[in-house]
Amino acid sequence: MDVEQEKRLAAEAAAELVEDGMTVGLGTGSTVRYLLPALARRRLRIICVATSPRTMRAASELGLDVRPFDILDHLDITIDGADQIAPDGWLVKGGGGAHTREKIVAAAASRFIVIADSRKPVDALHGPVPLELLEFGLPATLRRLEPVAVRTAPRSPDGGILADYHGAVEDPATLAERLSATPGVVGHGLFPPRLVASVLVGRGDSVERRTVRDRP
Ligand SMILES: O=C(CO)[C@H](O)[C@H](O)COP(=O)(O)O
Repeated sequence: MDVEQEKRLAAEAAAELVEDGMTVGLGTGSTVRYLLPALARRRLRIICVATSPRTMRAASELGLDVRPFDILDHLDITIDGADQIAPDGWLVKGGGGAHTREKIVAAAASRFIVIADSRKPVDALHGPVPLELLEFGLPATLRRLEPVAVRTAPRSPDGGILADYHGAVEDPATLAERLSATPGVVGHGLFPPRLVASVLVGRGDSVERRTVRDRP
């Protein structure tokens, strides 16, 4: 298995879904790194928003038109990677710590396309689930979230503290609800299937495509 080739194939297939005139959300991570040159090569007239300073820099260097996400209120398409993809379309994201912005950008898009190599589909989601936490009251928040570990990583671009929930993920919907309802949790890496339009997985020399949700 050539994982890098699988990432590249999935990313290039996703780049083909972008059309002239679209507003495009750009994810974060090593799979998205293959998306950016593939998009730039198409020389489309598109406006992009980035989910991290890393992606913003890389996309701008390739000549993509990246704007701050404080003017647009809707995107045509967002393309991003994932850490785990369940058969029913639930995702775990945030290995790179960008999950809070990634969820905002995914939710703002008519179509959210997930790109991944063949290691990412799983039979059932498992921990760790990435978290972004507010500094205020951190010990109390952590106590409510046990078992949890704070990352030794820089803060998110929005000042949040990155951590990982290490408990079981038997029912993603129930856990997502619990995490969202915990005071001090700014964001978590469980993404529900209703956000996901389709999943493109590079497997060997080809790309498997799965529709999760039809266009709204
Ligand atoms: O959620 C993410 C970053 O916060 C990434 O999309 C996820 O970690 C997958 O990354 P990669 O494409 O490097 O495997």
